[in-house]
Amino acid sequence: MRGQDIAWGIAPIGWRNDDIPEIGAGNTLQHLLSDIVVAGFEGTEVGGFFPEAHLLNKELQLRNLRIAGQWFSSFIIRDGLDRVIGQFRTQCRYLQEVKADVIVVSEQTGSVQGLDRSVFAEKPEFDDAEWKTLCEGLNELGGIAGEYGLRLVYHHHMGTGVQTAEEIDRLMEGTDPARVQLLYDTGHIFVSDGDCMTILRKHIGRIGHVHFKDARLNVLDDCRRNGRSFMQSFLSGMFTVPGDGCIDFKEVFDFLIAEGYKGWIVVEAEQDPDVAHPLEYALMARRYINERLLAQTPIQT
Ligand SMILES: O=C1C[C@@H](O)[C@H](O)[C@@H](O)C1=O
Ligand SMILES: [Co+2]
Repeated sequence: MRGQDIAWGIAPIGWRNDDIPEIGAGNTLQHLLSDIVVAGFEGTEVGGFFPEAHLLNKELQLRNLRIAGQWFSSFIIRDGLDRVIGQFRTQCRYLQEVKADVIVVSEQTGSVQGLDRSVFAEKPEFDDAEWKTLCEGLNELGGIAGEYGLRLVYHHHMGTGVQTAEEIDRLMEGTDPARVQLLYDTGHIFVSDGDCMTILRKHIGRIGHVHFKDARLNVLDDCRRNGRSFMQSFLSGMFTVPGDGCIDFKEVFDFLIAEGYKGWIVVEAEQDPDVAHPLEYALMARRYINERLLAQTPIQT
């Protein structure tokens, strides 16, 4: 069957958002996990509101769900690796207990991701020494992740020092493929560079995890024109689930399958849950995956 080596997940970010804890605060863990089952996904990623490992495992087992991984904000350049390692090990231990596959790392030194500043114009740029510190630090963290049976996947992200295709190239060149893989996020690279395929083609051998995030072009253009922050942008509806925006996921998915990608593809669409009903959008995403991406024969419209 086409796509048999893919595990489909959906991230909690449509229900609750770690960047703005007050939105969707009424959505409990049990509610989220049950919605994920209803929508037909196999797993999710850990959100900031998730409980201790044994409590989470109980809820997962009851629903036959799995954990793909969890985000880790690193400050290797700002704080130095020694200060990062302690928190990193704590998170790896937790992820090992919940039987995750990856730890998702994003360097947040100088990031405007959570600030009220234009995400389109005010991203940080690392100098040569900072790149060296970052790449060496990530190699170390990748080795540590391996001790816990995890793979380190690096998340390129809007408003950070590793955002553009050029910056992703530099990160890939500077890190050890045995220790650092790439998390390919369609939404972030599309918003940054207006194209999803270049980094996919170039780094397919390094991709260890995938986020499927779609973008609404009219909203994106408006956010860019008005110099919106990252949070203002997603609250305005810049992102949505695959099939509801302008990204051609068929081309992306066909390439991943043709190149033998195996692993998680996690639908990740941050929107305001009071505006975009999380279960409705999860169902929409699953329908699109089944009918447009996994179907062998083209669907007539
Ligand atoms: O993977 C992600 C995790 C979020 O915290 C982040 O802000 C989001 O945009 C994303 O892609
Ligand atoms: Co992502």
